[in-house]
Amino acid sequence: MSAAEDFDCVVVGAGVQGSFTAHQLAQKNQRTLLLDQFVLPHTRGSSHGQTRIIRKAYEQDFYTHMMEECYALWAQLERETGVKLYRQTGLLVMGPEKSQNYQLLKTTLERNKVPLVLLTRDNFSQHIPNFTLAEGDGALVDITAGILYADRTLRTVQAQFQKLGGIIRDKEKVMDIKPGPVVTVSTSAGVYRAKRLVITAGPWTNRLLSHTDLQLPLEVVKINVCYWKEKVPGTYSVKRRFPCFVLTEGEETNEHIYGLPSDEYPGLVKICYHNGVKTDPDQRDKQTDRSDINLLQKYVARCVPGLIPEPAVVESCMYTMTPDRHFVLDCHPKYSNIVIGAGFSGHGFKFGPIVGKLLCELSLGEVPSYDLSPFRIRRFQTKTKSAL
Ligand SMILES: Cc1cc2nc3c(=O)[nH]c(=O)nc-3n(C[C@H](O)[C@H](O)[C@H](O)COP(=O)(O)OP(=O)(O)OC[C@H]3O[C@@H](n4cnc5c(N)ncnc54)[C@H](O)[C@@H]3O)c2cc1C
Ligand SMILES: O=C(O)[C@@H]1CCCC=N1
Repeated sequence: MSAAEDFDCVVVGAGVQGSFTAHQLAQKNQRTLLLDQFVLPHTRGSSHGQTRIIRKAYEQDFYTHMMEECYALWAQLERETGVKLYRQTGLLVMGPEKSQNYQLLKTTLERNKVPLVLLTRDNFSQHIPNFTLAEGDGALVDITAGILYADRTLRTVQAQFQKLGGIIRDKEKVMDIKPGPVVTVSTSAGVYRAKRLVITAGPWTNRLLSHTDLQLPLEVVKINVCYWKEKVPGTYSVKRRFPCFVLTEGEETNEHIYGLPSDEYPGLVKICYHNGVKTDPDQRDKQTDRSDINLLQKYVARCVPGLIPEPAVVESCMYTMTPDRHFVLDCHPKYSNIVIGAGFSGHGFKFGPIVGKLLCELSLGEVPSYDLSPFRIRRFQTKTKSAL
């Protein structure tokens, strides 16, 4: 049997969060190994696909504050690599004018002086043609919001990591973790020893954590990623400056519905429901529930009249939800050299650069740049497995 290889840090999971974390660690001269169970790139986790929304419109100040720096980090990565990762489109936010969710989004934006346009019922269709604003709904546009190119981001960050000497090994599934002052990580292909371990395993996080006597209250759900065909090509296209949008709640549901202008697949608009049905991440394709699609069809027919109200393409993705929908960014409660980034609850992509920075800080024992109390494990009353 060959001897274990030594690293300063091993990062498990090369989705958006693990890739940005590994890049940060390599920037800090840490000899870093980034592992993924699948051949990269792959479409079986949460970070694949071409687009994601970036926005400052949040209900909580702490996310809006983090996004200030995060926009700058996205721009810095674009500058350093010459790759376009962000396109400004604005985000149309709609919801019952008097509802708590809509009011929280609006007041957070106003309080933080984020550039926005408040729309009225009278000028709505002039700004947002071919779209219906429901009776009683308010509408505003978060001007700086837009699209992030997701697959392109992963390729770019991983290449930057490798340029700094970082090592990526794909098709290597982590099978066992032995915690200790030096962590031993056994994969399907080798054994590694590292001073520090970062677990960014998306929907598989609890599988990995079971080797460390910890389970988090995470629920993995399958998302049907629906694309809807324009009746007249170009009606809702990014080129015609149609914005991304989010409806906080509506006639069909109390959950968010969100969409992105036609861009990656010409003539197709991406509109999804911000929740799904529980799945085992290894059995994702066996989860065939379509209740979200039925609900979206009603919404599209009612509010987006320029689309055929039946999805033309349905792809699959997964969210890893926490009970409060805030992330987990913390050290393992028993092993301070194991750091966990998980539970991104369907809204973590835009934070990739800042999550990478924070997980790197935690891993190196530095003071985190932000107050991490909303993201700490202790908010869950979690017990280690041995104490259950
Ligand atoms: C349909 C959809 C739309 C979204 N829209 C937005 C949006 O508009 N804006 C936004 O900000 N966010 C959005 N998100 C959320 C965002 O994409 C996720 O929060 C983010 O991708 C999570 O990344 P991750 O790195 O934690 O997980 P993942 O991308 O799943 O990465 C985890 C990786 O770990 C690997 N792994 C797991 N177990 C092992 C093991 N044992 N050994 C080795 N490797 C392992 C997996 O193979 C995987 O590659 C969306 C998500 C989905 C699904
Ligand atoms: O994070 C995002 O911006 C998207 C859209 C709103 C719901 C979740 N994901």
